[in-house]
Order: sequence, then C-alpha cells, then structure tokens
Amino acid sequence: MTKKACIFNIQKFSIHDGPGIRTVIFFKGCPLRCYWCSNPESQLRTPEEMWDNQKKKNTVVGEFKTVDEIVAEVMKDEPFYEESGGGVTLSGGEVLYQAEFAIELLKELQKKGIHTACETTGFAKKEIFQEFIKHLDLIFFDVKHYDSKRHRDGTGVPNELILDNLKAALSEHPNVVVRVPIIPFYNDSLEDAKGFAKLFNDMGITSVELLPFHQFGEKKYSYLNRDYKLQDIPQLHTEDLDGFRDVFLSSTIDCKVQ
Ligand SMILES: C[S@@+](CC[C@H](N)C(=O)[O-])C[C@H]1O[C@@H](n2cnc3c(N)ncnc32)[C@H](O)[C@@H]1O
Ligand code: SF4
Repeated sequence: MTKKACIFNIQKFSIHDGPGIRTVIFFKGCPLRCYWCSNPESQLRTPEEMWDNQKKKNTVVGEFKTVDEIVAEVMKDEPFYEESGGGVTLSGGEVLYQAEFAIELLKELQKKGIHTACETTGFAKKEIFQEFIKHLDLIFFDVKHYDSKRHRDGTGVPNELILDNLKAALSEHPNVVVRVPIIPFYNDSLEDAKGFAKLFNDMGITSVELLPFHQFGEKKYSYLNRDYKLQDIPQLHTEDLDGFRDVFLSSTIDCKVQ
C-alpha cells in the first residue's frame, strides 16, 4: 500500500500509553479543538512550521509516511515489546481522522503479532469506528464532557457521535478504558462529577481513569504563534481530584487518577 499519513512523532520506549514498552505513533490532524490540548501541533492535518527552541529556528512538524515505513521503524524494537509485554499505541491528534490508513497499519502490526492500542476520542462515522476497533487489543477512550452543549463549547463538536461510538466499543470490544481529562473551570466541579457519574452509570461503565489537567503543551502555543486560553492556569494534582473521585466511588464507579 502506498497511501501515506501525516505523522508528527514516533516516540520510542514509552511506558505510559499501555502495557510494557511501547512505540507511540502520533497522527497529525484532529476534528476537535480542545482549548486545553497539550498537543496543539497535532491539530492541523498537514505539516506546519513551529519554532524549535533548541535549534532557535522554525522547523516543520509533520511528515508523510507509508505503512511500510512505520512498520519498519516499529519492528526495530520488537525484542523490547516481547520482553515487556508491550507494543504499539496510535495517538495524536486524532488517529480516526486518518482512519483508513490507521486500519491498514493496525492490520500489518497484528499480522506480525504486535500488541495494538490507541488513544482516541471516538469522533468518526460509526461504521469506520467499528472496523477500526476490530484491529485493536486495547482502547483508551476519552470523554471530555457529559453535556453535549458544553462538549461543543470546549471542543468545537457535540458529544452524541462520541457517546454512540463509546457504547459500540463497550459492547463489541473486551478491553476499553474510559478516560476523562479534568480541566479547570470546564468540567472540574462536583456538579460535573455527578453529571459524568450519571452518564457512566447509565452506560454500565464501572471504572474510569481521570487525567488531571497539565501544562505540558503551554509553550507550544507560542511556538506555533497561537493564543492559549489557559496560560498560567495551575496544573491539577491527584489530591485536587479527591472530591471528584469520591462522587464516582459513591456511585460505585471505580476511579483511578493518572
Ligand atoms: C493529546 S490526546 C490524543 C488522543 C485523542 N485525540 C484524545 O483526545 O483522546 C491524548 C490524551 O491527552 C489528554 N490531554 C490532552 N491535553 C491535556 C491536558 N492539557 N491535560 C491533561 N490531559 C490532556 C487527552 O485527554 C487524551 O487522553
Ligand atoms: S481530541 Fe485530543 S488531539 Fe484533538 S484537540 Fe482534543 S485533546 Fe487534542
């Protein structure tokens, strides 16, 4: 297959994006615009210039790669996956924005016996999403807001399609981890915790992971010459989410803060 996808990073020896030692493939392009996104350089689907503060000059982020090129890169670390129970995680950006390519890549990786995971927010046509998840061993599925209008306020899109795909994932896939990024002034109140808990109870979800807001992306907005709404807003820590966690636990939803 000679089709290419725009990729902005291939991160080796990652230990935070699924089991074992992993290679994370970061797809460039996302149909959402979460204003807290720590990977703003992932949002445009094409290569773009960004200030490189080490080289003190603009560099291009994003490169078109074929499935064969990515598989060759991934296979260099095969012994580490085998030893550690690791594999490959597709992230981004939103991998489903280049779904056809991602499915081809996943098929090749599975043929070679590589464990496959993804980080997604599930915003894609249902048929595409259902085909995509057939080729994954593990799905990290983000839900940014329980209320569709608030979801649109924060990300630019409503949540109905996302929640439909989450339902499909939960009924068709054995290994789905539901995650919620907790963002100050957006979805971090106890009212919000109750809203999420009700949604998850209604969907039969019994455990979730909470991701406290971090500022790993802060500088990148200025390197891209873009405004950043959350400039200087303090990061959240595990203990800041205690109340949120208690609401989940009292709704019998197991809850881990990452
Ligand atoms: C950059 S996203 C890419 C995958 C996919 N587009 C998504 O949103 O799930 C990877 C993970 O980073 C999280 N994330 C992004 N910005 C964050 C921030 N400022 N603080 C905490 N988590 C953040 C997302 O919620 C998601 O779980
Ligand atoms: S969906 Fe993920 S990649 Fe896209 S803007 Fe939101 S956090 Fe960033």
